[in-house]
Amino acid sequence: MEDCKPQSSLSSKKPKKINSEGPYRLLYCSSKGDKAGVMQELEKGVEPNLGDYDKRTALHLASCEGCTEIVVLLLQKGADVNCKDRWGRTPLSDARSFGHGAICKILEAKGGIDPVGLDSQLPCYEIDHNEVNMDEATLIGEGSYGEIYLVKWRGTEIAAKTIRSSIASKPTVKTLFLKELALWQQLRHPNIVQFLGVLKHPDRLIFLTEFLCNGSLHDILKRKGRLDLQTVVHYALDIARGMNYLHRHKPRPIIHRDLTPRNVLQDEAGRLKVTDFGLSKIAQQNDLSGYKMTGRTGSYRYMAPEVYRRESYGKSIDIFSFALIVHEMFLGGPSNLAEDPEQIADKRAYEDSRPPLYSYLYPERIRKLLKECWHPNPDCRPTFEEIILELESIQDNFPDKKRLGTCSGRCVIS
Ligand SMILES: Nc1ncnc2c1ncn2[C@@H]1O[C@H](COP(=O)(O)OP(=O)(O)OP(=O)(O)O)[C@@H](O)[C@H]1O
Repeated sequence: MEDCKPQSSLSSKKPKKINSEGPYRLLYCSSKGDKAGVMQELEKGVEPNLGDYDKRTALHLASCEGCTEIVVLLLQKGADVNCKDRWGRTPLSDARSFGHGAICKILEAKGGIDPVGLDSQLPCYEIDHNEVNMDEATLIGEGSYGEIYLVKWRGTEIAAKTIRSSIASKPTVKTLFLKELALWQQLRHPNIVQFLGVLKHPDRLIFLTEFLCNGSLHDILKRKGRLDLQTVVHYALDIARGMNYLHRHKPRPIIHRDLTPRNVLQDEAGRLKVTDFGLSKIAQQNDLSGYKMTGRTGSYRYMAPEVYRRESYGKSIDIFSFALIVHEMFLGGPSNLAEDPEQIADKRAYEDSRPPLYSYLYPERIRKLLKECWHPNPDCRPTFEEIILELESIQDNFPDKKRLGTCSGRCVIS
């Protein structure tokens, strides 16, 4: 799912220091994008598949560093497109991890595979369509990809998400969807909506997840309005824990890309769970090739500035969206409902505009946390791990249960 800027968890795969002398100069020049140097070494007779201590070849390094010309040159000179390093990674694994789309295409065209990444995923678990009677399904919601129905499967109420035929009929889009779903099916966490499988249906794409009877956080805020501090912190911790699980996914972090109150659902025990991660990327990719998704404007409200400006981005775009969701929980809904969401995103991206943090509503530590989370510089935003620690510390300062009943959103926290 990761297709953006390099993530630190992978930087260990890059040799820290490459010997710039002797045959290893080929590796050094490849990692630096030094085409003349690479040519010289190959002309000297250095073997194009020479590997370092970790079996990292020149092609691994050029793919990892985004040196397209070097990749082309090395392939021309006989570099093995599927050479594996000590971790079983191929050049395509590296190009994908570091978000070099053009290089991925070149490697794929030469038969490159990614044994540790997308290519390694098991196909989606398929559920026979006779097991779910779609004729008796109850419509519970509609999103940009299709409708959501409440259905029964093996005696249990579950949710069936139908993907519009305008999307599912495009083979490439369908393949992308199935890849995302195959990744989702590997995930297990109390704060992540459980994926159950894909309905084996001759001409429709329908997938099944657990059913969360309290609906989305968007619905909850509409029903309840402002939430008190304890509830906000409790909900924020649920979301942060689910998101931290996604961001710490191995071998690559999973970026949600569309974290909004509509994509956070609540079960009957009151626990919040995150859903629909990664699927928005499919919408974005198809927008680029002329395919227009409908109804996506709501997400502008939670969009990180760097995404709006179409810059490279990383996990911290989800931290930005998280801050806006937490902000909304104190307010009972978005602060600027009357304003066009795209204009809001524009002002956030180009004028550093942020929603107001009234001192009578937002305790000081929450104000500080939100400011950090929606910091204009993505590198200055905290991680979900740090956010969880801060929220737990805020929670530790709550009055005991006896006093909790009388405590309003203006609970004092240091
Ligand atoms: N697993 C589920 N259990 C219960 N209700 C659900 C479930 N999934 C979705 N819903 C309900 O259906 C609504 C529509 O969901 P859906 O995920 O299709 O669209 P969305 O999140 O509103 O928009 P988008 O598709 O753009 O992300 C949700 O807001 C929620 O109320």
